[in-house]
Amino acid sequence: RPKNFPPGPPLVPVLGNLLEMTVGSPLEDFERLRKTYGNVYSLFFGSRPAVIVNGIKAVREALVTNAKDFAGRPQGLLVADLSENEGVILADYGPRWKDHRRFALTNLRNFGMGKSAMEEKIHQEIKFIIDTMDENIGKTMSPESMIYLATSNIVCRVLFNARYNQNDDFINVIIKGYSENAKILNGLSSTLCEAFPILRKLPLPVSKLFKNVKNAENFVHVLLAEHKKTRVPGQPRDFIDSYLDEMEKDTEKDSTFSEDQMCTFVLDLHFAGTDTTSNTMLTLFLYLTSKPQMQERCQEEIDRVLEGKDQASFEDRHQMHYMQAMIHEVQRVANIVPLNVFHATVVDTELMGYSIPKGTLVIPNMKSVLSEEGQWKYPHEFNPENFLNEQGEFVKPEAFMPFSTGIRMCLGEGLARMELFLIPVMLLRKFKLIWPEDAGEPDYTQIFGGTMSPQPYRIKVQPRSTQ
Ligand code: HEM
Repeated sequence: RPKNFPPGPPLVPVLGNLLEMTVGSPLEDFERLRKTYGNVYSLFFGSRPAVIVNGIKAVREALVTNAKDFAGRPQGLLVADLSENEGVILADYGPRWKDHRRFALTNLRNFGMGKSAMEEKIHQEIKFIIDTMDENIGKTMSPESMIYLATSNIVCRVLFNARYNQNDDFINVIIKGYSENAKILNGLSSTLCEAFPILRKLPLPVSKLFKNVKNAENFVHVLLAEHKKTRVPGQPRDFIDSYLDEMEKDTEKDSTFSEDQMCTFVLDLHFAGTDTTSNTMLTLFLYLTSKPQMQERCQEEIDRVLEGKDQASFEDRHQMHYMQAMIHEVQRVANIVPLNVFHATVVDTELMGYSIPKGTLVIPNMKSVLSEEGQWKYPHEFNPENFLNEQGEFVKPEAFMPFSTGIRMCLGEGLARMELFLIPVMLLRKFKLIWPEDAGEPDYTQIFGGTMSPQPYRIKVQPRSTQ
């Protein structure tokens, strides 16, 4: 280890600390190592050093106090090579990332984020969910594809001014490609390829990763061609039109806007906005269904606040303290992006007294904050009281950071929060969700991945008698 680098377990030649890690589920390992080496420690994946950052104090020092120093993304990793430093999620700190982050935030707002226009888009998708649930009254159903489709469509309406059905090519090409890539990236062959990039040349499953990305990009190129034919410059219908306007405006030689860049960019936004929100929502429905008393308490509140209204608005959340607490507690325990998106240092810097050289991979361990002792009333159990004060009012502790913090924090938080409120409120108002008698005990353990997901489960749907 370099001088004054964070401590860590002894290194094994060639492998570094790879033997310390459980492939496909390293979270327990990270916690075990934190107990031995403290909140900032290091691990070597083969010869690549990584600094693991734990607990609110260290995470804030890295991502907020020294935000710029830690705002890079690691280069040379498999996932980074998949997007070729294009798009926004994995783009390294620099003009391309800045321009596209600014563009994304401005256009998400222009197309409704935080406003009633976005609420309307969400309500339109809720109608489709309600139709599917109506068709399944009295039966048991898996909510997975229904929720995934809805969250995907909400983002698609903003990006492409379109929505898709379960059997459309969009779903087959893009969503199946994502889920296949997620499985491959969690597997042994990817871990080995990260540590020993030379292995990428072998015919391992990782070659499929690049093929899936290419297929998705080709699909967006088709959408782009259609948009070019039908658009009216200066009157954007969606993100693609806006992007084309921006390209026409920004004709400078060093402009960071280009058609190839746009494909990765919209796919980034679609992926980031769909996988995270749908897995959070699925975890929420798992808890609501398997904890009927909590479900009923939410329903009483919803009925009281929405009395006489056709539909909920995002503003109603201020009167739904328990519902808010339930949603936030689910986000806390679901820990949907467990290792954040990996960061990297862009200069030689320091963290909690240690020296971290430029270009070091930095992994903020979000679970260490979301269940940090001293930050929560009940750090290790599911309990909405974590978000309620003595008067039963909703409060958000500082350690609640599922969207991360600092200059790279999630740019879709506003949209995600609207979806996570409006969809469950509207469904709980109309339906009672029942844990099927023959389903056994609910399993709350999660499936590890870049995005965590709940174990598959089924629910039984009944119309509410009060409606
Ligand atoms: C419950 C839902 C969501 C969760 C938990 C979540 C969480 C996160 C986290 C932890 C990061 C990494 C931040 C960092 O690197 O420090 C992130 C980044 C990002 N998220 Fe989200 N996200 C959610 C929904 C969304 C939505 C709906 C969108 C957009 C439509 C979105 C777009 C992005 C983008 C583009 C980035 C990359 C930002 C950058 O690198 O500058 N996310 N998100």
